[in-house]
Amino acid sequence: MVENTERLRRTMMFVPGNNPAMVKDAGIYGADSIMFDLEDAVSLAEKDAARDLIYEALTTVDYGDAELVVRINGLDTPFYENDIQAMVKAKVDVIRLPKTESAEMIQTLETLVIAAEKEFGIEVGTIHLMAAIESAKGVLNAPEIATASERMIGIALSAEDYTTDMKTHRYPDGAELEFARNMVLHAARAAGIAAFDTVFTNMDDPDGFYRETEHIHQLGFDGKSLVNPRQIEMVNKVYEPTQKEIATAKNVITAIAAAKAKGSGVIAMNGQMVDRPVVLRAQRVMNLAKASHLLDEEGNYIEK
Ligand SMILES: CC(=O)SCCNC(=O)CCNC(=O)[C@H](O)C(C)(C)COP(=O)(O)OP(=O)(O)OC[C@H]1O[C@@H](n2cnc3c(N)ncnc32)[C@H](O)[C@@H]1OP(=O)(O)O
Ligand SMILES: O=C([O-])CC(=O)C(=O)O
Ligand SMILES: [Mg+2]
Repeated sequence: MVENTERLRRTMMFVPGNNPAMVKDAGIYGADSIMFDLEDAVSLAEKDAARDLIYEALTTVDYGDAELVVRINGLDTPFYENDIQAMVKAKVDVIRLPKTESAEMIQTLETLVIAAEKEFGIEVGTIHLMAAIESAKGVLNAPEIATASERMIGIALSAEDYTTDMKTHRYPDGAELEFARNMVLHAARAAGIAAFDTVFTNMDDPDGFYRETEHIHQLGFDGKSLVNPRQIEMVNKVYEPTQKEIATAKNVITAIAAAKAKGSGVIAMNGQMVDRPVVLRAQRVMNLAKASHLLDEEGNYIEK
């Protein structure tokens, strides 16, 4: 497992790889991960120009702390080898493979990434990978995909292609996605990597977007793929811990540290047993609180 699997990835925003203005300004919206798209947002005629534009952006634009991801073209296209070469040379943080259906596809990608790392004098293992799962076959093979390489940082459900493959479409209650969401989530958790929910494409339905985000937050997803900057704040709001959750998390961390100093790993706090899983959840709450700018320098809650 790679060391950066624990970074916060609530928001992974698609940016069309053929749109110079969007590419240039993509860093100003505060997405945890910016995902430049060379695949379905780019027409066949623009594939080479988009690849050049993203190479240029990755090597010249300062995107701050955001994780930089590129969705390359699929392994059934004539474009993926050039995409991999260029993105490795640009030292992108993560390559996202679309329409992933098997561990072998990840191994094919990894072999090409290793060759490119060697060619461009980049330490082997630098570039991380993730897979988008977009078909019934991919969903059923999610566990082997998630563990196909030490470089994997996450897997994502891609519901537009998946519902097409399933001969259905997307409904407001999301019932058609429950099996796939649970498979992707369990495969990611079992592998110790991140799980991303799919895009929500109706920009005129913020209530539907909130409902879906609350649902996938409850299930346990790390975050969502997004198509628009307006969605970032809405996701962050759903993932933001409450003042009460932060206070409890702080008490748990303080109490367990005191207990450990006395040689014990389990204590009771307000009549509630506190052991390792509770402490891990408390640490995650504190990480989210920090990322949500809810803590001052001393770790106290900041009223917004
Ligand atoms: C099924 C799939 O494969 S999904 C993945 C592929 N699809 C994509 O990548 C699409 C990404 N999204 C978009 O192109 C756009 O958000 C659209 C077409 C959906 C909506 O576009 P608009 O109606 O113009 O969005 P909106 O009015 O909210 O834009 C506001 C600002 O954010 C910018 N913006 C919008 N979407 C994005 C984005 N994804 N990345 C970066 N900037 C963006 C706009 O350029 C605009 O900037 P400006 O104020 O400087 O002019
Ligand atoms: O990854 C996503 O959510 C977008 C996508 O390609 C799909 O839904 O097919
Ligand atoms: Mg797709």
